[in-house]
Amino acid sequence: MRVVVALGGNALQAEGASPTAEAQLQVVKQTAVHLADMVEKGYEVIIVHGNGPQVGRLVIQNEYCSKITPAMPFDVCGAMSQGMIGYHIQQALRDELTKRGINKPVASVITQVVVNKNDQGFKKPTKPIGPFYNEEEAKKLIKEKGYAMVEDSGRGFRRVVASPQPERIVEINTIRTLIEKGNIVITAGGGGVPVVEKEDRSLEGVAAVIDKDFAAGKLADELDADVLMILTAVDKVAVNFGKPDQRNLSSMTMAEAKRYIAEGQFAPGSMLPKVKAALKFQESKIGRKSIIASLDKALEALQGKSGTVFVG
Ligand SMILES: Nc1ncnc2c1ncn2[C@@H]1O[C@H](COP(=O)(O)OP(=O)(O)O)[C@@H](O)[C@H]1O
Ligand SMILES: NC(=O)OP(=O)(O)O
Repeated sequence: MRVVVALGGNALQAEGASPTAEAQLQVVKQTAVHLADMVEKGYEVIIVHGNGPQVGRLVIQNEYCSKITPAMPFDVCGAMSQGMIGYHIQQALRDELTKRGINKPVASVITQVVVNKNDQGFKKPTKPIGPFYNEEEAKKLIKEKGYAMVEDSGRGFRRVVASPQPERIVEINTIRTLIEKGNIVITAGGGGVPVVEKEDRSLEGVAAVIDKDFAAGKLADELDADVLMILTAVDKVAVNFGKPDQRNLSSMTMAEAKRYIAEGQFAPGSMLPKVKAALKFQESKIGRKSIIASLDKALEALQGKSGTVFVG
């Protein structure tokens, strides 16, 4: 069974921990245990990961530039984040599989994703990236650097950037070939580096961050996956989330998903893109399955024992 797994922020960084390379690798090693569990059970796993915190920090690092160390532009930072995170997942997953006597190559593909230069996502920045700031710091950044900043789910202020929809995965044939040859592929990291296609068909990187859940949905569709599994920090999607009458959902029909979206049950920038991506994949072809689950219950979710499964 072919499963496209989208890894959320908690798969890469522990909450509150210093975002060092060592700390990221420690968390990724835990994530690798869950991924290896799936591989060991015989699932064909394709991995997509987020990059919001990481690409935001890379952009800040690149603001400390000089003549001999010129700043890399936003799209290059996106590619760097794919390399950095892909490297850690590659290493941790290979080690975990080797420990279990499984000899399967793991490869990251730096992935470009074509977006439409007229996408609505360019009109208003919505994707939070990088670290959290307090209100005073946020105001200073707006004034001094011209950043767009928003309050992010009660956790502080973050820079927001444009987030267009993924239209086409440029390296899709390479990805297919690698999978067919038995590789575990890490791809469309951070939703892919957004590029626009010019009239002469050449590609040009743009300053934006594609939502990795939408990119994972696109990838799952292109690869004709059986399952799109979006892993995050909560066991199940909820209605009335965070309220006294919160109800966790073990399953959701497509009609229910549409109704809950219309009711505003899912926070934009967090659960909403996950539900939208899951719904779109589920609707795209009979027999396909979308699941939203927690990282540490990934295998149970695949076996129907945890998570929110889309039905109907
Ligand atoms: N209706 C909802 N049901 C469950 N969780 C929700 C809901 N609305 C918002 N959330 C929050 O959204 C989070 C997932 O979004 P986010 O942390 O941005 O994703 P990611 O894991 O991809 O980084 C959950 O951990 C939860 O705190
Ligand atoms: N690109 C992206 O969606 O990253 P996060 O999941 O880290 O927000």
